[in-house]
Amino acid sequence: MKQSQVDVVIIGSGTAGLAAYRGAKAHGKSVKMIEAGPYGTTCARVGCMPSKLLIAAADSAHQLARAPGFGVHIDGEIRIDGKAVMDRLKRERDRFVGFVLESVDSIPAEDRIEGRARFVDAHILEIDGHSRLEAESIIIATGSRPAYPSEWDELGDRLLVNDDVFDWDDLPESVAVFGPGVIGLELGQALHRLGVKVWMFGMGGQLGPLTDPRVMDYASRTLQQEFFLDADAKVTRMERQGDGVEIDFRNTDGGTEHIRVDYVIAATGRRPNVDNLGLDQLAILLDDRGVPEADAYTMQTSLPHVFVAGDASNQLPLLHEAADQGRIAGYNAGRFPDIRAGLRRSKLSVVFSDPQIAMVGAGYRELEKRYGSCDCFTTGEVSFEDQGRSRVMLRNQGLLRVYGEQGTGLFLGAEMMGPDAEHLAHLLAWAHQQRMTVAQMLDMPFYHPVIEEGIRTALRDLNDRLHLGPKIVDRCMECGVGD
Ligand SMILES: Cc1cc2nc3c(=O)[nH]c(=O)nc-3n(C[C@H](O)[C@H](O)[C@H](O)COP(=O)(O)OP(=O)(O)OC[C@H]3O[C@@H](n4cnc5c(N)ncnc54)[C@H](O)[C@@H]3O)c2cc1C
Ligand SMILES: NC(=O)c1ccc[n+]([C@@H]2O[C@H](COP(=O)([O-])OP(=O)(O)OC[C@H]3O[C@@H](n4cnc5c(N)ncnc54)[C@H](O)[C@@H]3O)[C@@H](O)[C@H]2O)c1
Repeated sequence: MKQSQVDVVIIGSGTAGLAAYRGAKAHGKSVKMIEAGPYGTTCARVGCMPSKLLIAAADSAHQLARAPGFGVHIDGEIRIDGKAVMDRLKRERDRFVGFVLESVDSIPAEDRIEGRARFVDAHILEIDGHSRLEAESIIIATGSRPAYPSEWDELGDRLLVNDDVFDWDDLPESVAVFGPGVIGLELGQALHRLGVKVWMFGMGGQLGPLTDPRVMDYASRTLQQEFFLDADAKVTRMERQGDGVEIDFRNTDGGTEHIRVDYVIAATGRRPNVDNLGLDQLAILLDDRGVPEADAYTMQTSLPHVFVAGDASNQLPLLHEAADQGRIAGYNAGRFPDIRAGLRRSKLSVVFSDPQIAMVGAGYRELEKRYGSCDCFTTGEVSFEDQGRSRVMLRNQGLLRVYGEQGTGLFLGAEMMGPDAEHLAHLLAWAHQQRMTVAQMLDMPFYHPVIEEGIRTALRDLNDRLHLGPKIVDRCMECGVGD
């Protein structure tokens, strides 16, 4: 067994691991990064990038399909070439992965170890039984993996997770997507728009990351106009039959329906990769999912020299969070024991459905928990159905709800489904991080006619409900038509 000593060990070379490596190196420490799988990161290989490439193809098909609404007609059939769609996806995905591989290659070979790491004790890691590394500080940046009920394995190769979808050479005819969460909504809607017959089944009524019941209800109804979606489905049978899967379920009218699909896609959530690390060997505090508890500002666990970052921390499994957490963990492991609090930004998440869904700052459920029943926060809203620019572009579907604190007028957060929600959410997140009040946000410039004018309407409504501003004047003409 090869034995060696090092200042910092990072387990995992994903987005968090790579950021941690740079952070620790900045302190001049000896650092080793261990990787059990292929290099290239989840985001580039099987996450953010290939999913957005699939969505881009679906958007393009959808633009063509709605052109007649403007009086623009395509005389002839819109044909989707599944092989070409998947070919572009894989080519572009490989390009993105290539950029990451170049970055990994720039790390000296002696700093990289290939193999699966496991704790032997609080300072020693064993890698695939071939080497042991003793480290002063350790960063767990092992990411997450899809989680689904184990009995679904009986479906064999007809059961897929997101990784498998991005390996297709062609599009299938039909799929059942289980889990209308972020991954399920993005993949399911994109496949539907690319001509795949899609059924989507959820549990308990949850849709995407939303917590505001009004936005969740709006989003459900909007998506149901496009494909079968039951966020609280009753599936009574699911069995593999030949090259497909047969499913019986209660439809929304209460009757039993029978379908046969080519594949079942499990998008029922992800599980942090911390269960096979030998954490039981350590006196480390774990939460009820077995994830090490960690300070959100330092990423330090209850074992002072052990840090956790990225999806493994289960704090907010998003790319920019993985990068931030990795950087913080890396700096702190590098300067251990003299650690520092790092920057944690306002919460921001976007689902690339159409209309997009987004969350900013504190969500509705979080605010209800934080403020209880003291009526200390209130809500303003705007519907995009009559919003000027959205109607111009035939994209007038959506609901934005903004939250503010009574008394101070502080902007607390927002949940939305709407056109260009990715951009609206960024504006709101910047305001949130600047700790702006609703009045200060209303002092900012708004052009005309733009979708952002919807934000102004929602903020005016909120200001009125906070008793800090006048009522909204109907069809406020000084703001431009369709504010
Ligand atoms: C389909 C999909 C779409 C997504 N889209 C978006 C999006 O649009 N925007 C967004 O912000 N986020 C998105 N995400 C989330 C984002 O991809 C993740 O939050 C991010 O990639 C997590 O990075 P990470 O470094 O924590 O994990 P990873 O990149 O997964 O890295 C972890 C690494 O650790 C290695 N590892 C695990 N265990 C061990 C071990 N014992 N020893 C050694 N190595 C080990 C793994 O092989 C892996 O390489 C998406 C995710 C998915 C699945
Ligand atoms: N655009 C983005 O930023 C983006 C895109 C994809 C993924 N992600 C990240 O990846 C994480 C994981 O995404 P995800 O969609 O796998 O998880 P999720 O937690 O968002 O959604 C899982 C969904 O599955 C449902 N579910 C659970 N068990 C079920 C069952 N047996 N049958 C039917 N439904 C069931 C849940 O109710 C929930 O709606 C997200 O939280 C997000 O942080 C981000």
